[in-house]
This record gives sequence, C-alpha cells and structure tokens, in this order.
Amino acid sequence: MRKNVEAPTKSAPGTEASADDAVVYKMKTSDVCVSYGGNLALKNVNLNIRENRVTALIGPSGCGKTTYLRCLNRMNDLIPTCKVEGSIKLGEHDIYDRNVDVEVLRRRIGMVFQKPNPFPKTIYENVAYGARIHGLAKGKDELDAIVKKSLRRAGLYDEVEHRLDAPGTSLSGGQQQRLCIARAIAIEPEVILMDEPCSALDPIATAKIEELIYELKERYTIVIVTHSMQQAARVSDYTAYFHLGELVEEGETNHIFTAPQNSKTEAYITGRIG
Ligand SMILES: Nc1ncnc2c1ncn2[C@@H]1O[C@H](COP(=O)(O)OP(=O)(O)OP(=O)(O)O)[C@@H](O)[C@H]1O
Repeated sequence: MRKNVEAPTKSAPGTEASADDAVVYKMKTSDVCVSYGGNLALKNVNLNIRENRVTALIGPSGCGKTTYLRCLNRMNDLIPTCKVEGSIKLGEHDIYDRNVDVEVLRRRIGMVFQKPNPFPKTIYENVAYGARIHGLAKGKDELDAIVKKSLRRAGLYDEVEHRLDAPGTSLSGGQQQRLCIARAIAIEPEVILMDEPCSALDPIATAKIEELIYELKERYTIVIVTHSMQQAARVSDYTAYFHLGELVEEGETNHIFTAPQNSKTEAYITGRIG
C-alpha cells in the first residue's frame, strides 16, 4: 500500500520539536461527528493516527473516547441509533465507503476490549479460530505456527505452552487479556484498538500489558483509550485530549503532559477536572 508521508498537523504551536523526521499516517479522520439517536457525542474531530506508534485517547468520562475508537473499525455500526459522519481513512481508503467489507476491515483493524473476553474454547482455539476462518493457514502445521507466534508476540507462550488444550477462561485475568491480544494478532491486523485494556487488571498484570504494548508498536499501529494519565504517559507516543465530544488538543505525549497548550488540557492533566 502507498504510504502517506507528510508533516504532522500539530494543534499546538511551539510543540513541533519532534523525534520523528517523517511521520507516516496510518489513519486519517476528518470532521468526524457522531450522534446517538440525535444526541451529538463527537463534534468535528480531526485526528490523524501515526503508523507504528501508540496514540492514547484521554479525557473525562463521557467525552467520547470510546465512541471515537469504535469509529475506527466501524464497531459503532452495531449500535442502531449511532450515526457517524465525516471521513475516516485507512491509508487512502474511506472505511465507511459502501464497498467496504466490514469483516475484512475488522481483520485489518483489530480490537481488544476493557474486560478480557476469551471465547469459551481452549487456549489454542482462541488464537487459531480467526486465522482458520480467514483462511490464513494451509494446514495444521501452519496453524500451529501462527498460534505459537501469536502467543509469543503477546508474551504468553512460555506460560501456556504445556496447556494449550486448557480453556482460555482458566487463565488469570492478565493472561486472558494477553490471550485476547494474541487472538487479535493472529489475524495479522495493521492497527490494534484497545479500549481501556488494563482497567480490569491488577498492577502486575497491567505492567505486563504495558510492556507488551511498547513491544507491539514495532509491528502494529496502536490506539488506546485510557483513564490513567500515568498509563498514557508510560505507553504512548502521541496523546489526544477529548473534552465534551471535542478534540481539544493532540501531539507528542511528552509535550501534552509537560506543556499543554490548551487550558482545558492543563486542567485535566493537573487533576482540576476529571
Ligand atoms: N450506545 C450508546 N447509546 C447512547 N448514547 C451513548 C452510547 N454510547 C455512548 N453514548 C454517549 O456518548 C457520549 C460519549 O460516550 P463515550 O462512551 O464515547 O465516552 P468515554 O469518553 O469513552 O467515556 P468513559 O470514559 O466513561 O468510558 C456520552 O454522552 C454517552 O452517554
């Protein structure tokens, strides 16, 4: 696919000093408005998602983070009252174009949810299932290799290699979340969306997932919704701050947390609003 290389659009003047000489945008969203049954939840959001980087979406409860995330792989299609307007592109292609096969799109843009949700199947099957239905393996050996590779990339293989036939639900919460990440990886997505992936986990399991996110960005573009500013600061390269359905500010995480340009962002990161 042709890559989209251009200078980053920074909302905040004075924050341009960047480690990235050339930024490659994996997804571009322009004038995105979303409403539920006529109630506006997102207003004219313009945000570009950088390839092989982690972008964190932060902001007070109800500001529209999850709504925005779910636009990126058309999960909002599943909500009958939800109307999405504007343009959302993966590479050069509008994902809301009527010719888009949503199943294929969700293979390219995978999702990990707040609560680990393994299928009621074995550990092996949880990972193999998607690869099999998408025809990614020619035979058992190839499928085994995909399962092994995905579990390794999700940092889980060593813990489960001798019990691949055990139910996915027999794992701890943190292991289940890594299993869900392995399941997402197995179908070779380009983008992984994570909706508060650590909110149900203890600090040790959270630390493992955060380390994993850091490693995964070498291969994947990651967008994460988090309520934890510490987590956003630890795992993300870019941060977008939402407030009452609007994107207030976005830029390099370091800049957003140390020199926010907008008073609302500053109030949020200093704990004055939340
Ligand atoms: N399925 C839905 N039906 C109707 N309104 C919804 C639905 N989902 C979200 N909303 C509304 O859209 C707005 C944005 O919600 P959203 O869940 O995207 O916010 P959020 O920033 O992710 O919140 P939180 O941090 O609490 O998860 C809120 O006013 C919410 O009530």
